[in-house]
Amino acid sequence: MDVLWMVPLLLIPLLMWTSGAFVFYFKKFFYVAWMMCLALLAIPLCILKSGGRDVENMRLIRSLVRHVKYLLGLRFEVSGWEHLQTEGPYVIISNHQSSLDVLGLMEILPDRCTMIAKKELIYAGTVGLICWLGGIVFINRKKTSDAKSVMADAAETMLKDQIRLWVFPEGTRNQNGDLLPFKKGAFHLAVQAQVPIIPVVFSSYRSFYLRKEKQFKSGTIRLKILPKIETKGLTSDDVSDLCDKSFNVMHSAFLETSSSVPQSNGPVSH
Ligand SMILES: CCCCCCCC/C=C\CCCCCCCC(=O)SCCNC(=O)CCNC(=O)[C@H](O)C(C)(C)COP(=O)(O)OP(=O)(O)OC[C@H]1O[C@@H](n2cnc3c(N)ncnc32)[C@H](O)[C@@H]1OP(=O)(O)O
Ligand SMILES: CCCCCCCC/C=C\CCCCCCCC(=O)OC[C@@H](O)COP(=O)(O)O
Repeated sequence: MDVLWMVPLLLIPLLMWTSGAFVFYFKKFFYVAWMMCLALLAIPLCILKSGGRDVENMRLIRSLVRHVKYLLGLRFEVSGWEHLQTEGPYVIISNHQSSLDVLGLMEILPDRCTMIAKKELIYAGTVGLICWLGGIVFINRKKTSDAKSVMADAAETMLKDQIRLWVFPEGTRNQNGDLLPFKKGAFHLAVQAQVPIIPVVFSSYRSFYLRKEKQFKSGTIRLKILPKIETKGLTSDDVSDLCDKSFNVMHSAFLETSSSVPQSNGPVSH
């Protein structure tokens, strides 16, 4: 009987200790589990609709993912829609902070657009299978020569089948509050296919999502679509300049959109 009064005494510090971290793990677990379930639902629908691997499956995947932001308390503010009003194939490049980027990607994903991803993603259960069904091009990042030849094939397929490709030129996730130097693959791809590059910038997630600090609050993400960069007439000799030019426009857009992101609550640590 007399131990009962100890319950609240133990619970209060426990709850305080867990609150931030508990929300963090709960939201992350929920996100992965929910995406797995959505993918499980999407697999038969995609197979019924298009019979297998087809970029058209991305329409269905996009519409199934759109509500997930509400469940995690995230808002997207998109600007520059007009820059996506470009006919035919192009390469979209964007910064990559977390697997949450998929939510922003699905907010603005144009028709007939799929992605380049690391091959390990194919082993992510139902999500891996849905990525394959959505026509995602898988590359082995550890074998540059393989990655290059897969991307050269992708350049041809883009033109033949009128497909757009989304590439994360940083080549990995990065949450250091800045952009990593860009890898060259996306620019070789655009030059080989002679298609424009459309840069897209996600504002920093640091005001609401901090992996090390185990913090995952509600928040707003600015998604800025930038004017296209033409590659007509460029050759592989121009790739370095094209890469630098793209980095510079994205870097300044990243700093600008990240500094003006509305705060959910509390100070931002940079
Ligand atoms: C209802 C359903 C619910 C379901 C829910 C889920 C839905 C899911 C749907 C959707 C999710 C989609 C989510 C996708 C997310 C995935 C993200 C990732 O996986 S990010 C990692 C992979 N991506 C990259 O890595 C690309 C960027 N990387 C590159 O482009 C690299 O350049 C790469 C890999 C091709 C080579 O990497 P290097 O580390 O060797 O680096 P370098 O310096 O760029 O290249 C070395 C030399 O090779 C040349 N080179 C590169 N690419 C070339 C090319 N294509 N042709 C000729 N030369 C090339 C370069 O110019 C450089 O040479 P010189 O130094 O300039 O002399
Ligand atoms: C490989 C085992 C996978 C275990 C299961 C993981 C399941 C993930 C399920 C749901 C999350 C939905 C979003 C999936 C797409 C996210 C892709 C992604 O962002 O991959 C990370 C990759 O860009 C860079 O990774 P690195 O940090 O360079 O490495």
